[in-house]
Amino acid sequence: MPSSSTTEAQGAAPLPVNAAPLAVSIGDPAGIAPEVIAQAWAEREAHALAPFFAVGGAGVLVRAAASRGIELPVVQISSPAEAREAFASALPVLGEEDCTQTFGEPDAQGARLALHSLTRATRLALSGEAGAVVTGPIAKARLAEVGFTQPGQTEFLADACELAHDDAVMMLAGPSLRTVPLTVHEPLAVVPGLVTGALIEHKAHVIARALARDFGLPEARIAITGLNPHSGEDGRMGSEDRDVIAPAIARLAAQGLAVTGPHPADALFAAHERTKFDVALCMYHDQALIPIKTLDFDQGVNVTLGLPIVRTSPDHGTAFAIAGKGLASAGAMIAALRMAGECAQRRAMSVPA
Ligand SMILES: NC(=O)c1ccc[n+]([C@@H]2O[C@H](COP(=O)([O-])OP(=O)(O)OC[C@H]3O[C@@H](n4cnc5c(N)ncnc54)[C@H](O)[C@@H]3O)[C@@H](O)[C@H]2O)c1
Ligand SMILES: N[C@H](C(=O)O)[C@H](O)COP(=O)(O)O
Repeated sequence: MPSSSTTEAQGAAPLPVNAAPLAVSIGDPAGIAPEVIAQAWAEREAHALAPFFAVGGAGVLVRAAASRGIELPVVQISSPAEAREAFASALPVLGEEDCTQTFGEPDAQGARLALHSLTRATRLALSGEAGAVVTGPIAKARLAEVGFTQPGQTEFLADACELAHDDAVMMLAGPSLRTVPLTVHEPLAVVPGLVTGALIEHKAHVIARALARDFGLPEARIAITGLNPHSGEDGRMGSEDRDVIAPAIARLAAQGLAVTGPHPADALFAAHERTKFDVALCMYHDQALIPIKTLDFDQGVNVTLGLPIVRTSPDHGTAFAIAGKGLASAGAMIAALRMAGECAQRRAMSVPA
């Protein structure tokens, strides 16, 4: 179980009154994002959520809410500054961009609205008018059809922040576990060639800085997995663990980071092992995401480390098959909103007066 984290509310200081509201991008209108955003607003008091506003999609949100039996009051705002007052009685929506949607049937108009919403929400976070951006799930393939060129929203945010893609580090965080994929949306066949000492060291430093800044972990314990079964078994099952990963870990330790490994990934996520680290840096997407989506799917948050802005997302996707059927859990969206509010609070309170 990770030690202190922003999801622990003990003693959380009240949000500074001047904290900017959170900007929420509505994701693919045909997926479950609009309905779980609506559900989160309906449960805002129960979860002490910071004020947030949606960017576009007022009609999409109202119809998605209705599919769950929620009569969602929305109010158009002309600037994020109006969101705090409106939030108590309605979901604030900035911008009149909208579209019709057929649940489970993504289309180009919906993808264009999702991209507009993401783009404007990100700009508002960069300008400081929004305290964070919380992104609704998109379908990457659908957005690619309307000009989205990045592998995912993480890389989109890196570009928006004028950072290299490797500087924006994806972390999945839940009550049981935090994991980071070293390589992300890459075909498995190319992963061994991408596992380099330089990338391991770079991402380990981004992780250490971010956990200190945003999660109250000044000396985060970073467990680094092996690539091969049993971490290569001394080279008998692959050499990357011995020849690439272990030397990188030694260099990181010499630089003062609290790193261990290479750990055999099959045993690392057992309950008794999870108490020994704060975050696991894993070699590829599914090595990192399978354990956390198995343990914490309905509370998992995808948070991008290394950005000048706060960005979170629920750990799930568009779930087209269940959109509009009242079956989607809003837990991960609520967790993403809560974590964004807490991280934004830490940053707002750490800014020199
Ligand atoms: N945060 C994101 O933007 C994000 C995350 C993952 C996947 N995606 C995208 O979403 C699309 C579908 O991806 P996928 O099918 O691999 O993953 P998914 O998370 O959409 O669905 C996986 C399974 O979990 C179920 N599920 C998902 N969210 C749920 C919820 N809140 N409550 C109950 N059940 C839920 C789905 O019905 C499905 O059976 C793809 O285009 C993918 O790229 C986006
Ligand atoms: N890899 C993420 C997951 O499976 O949860 C998901 O694709 C979101 O990635 P972006 O936030 O980069 O779109």
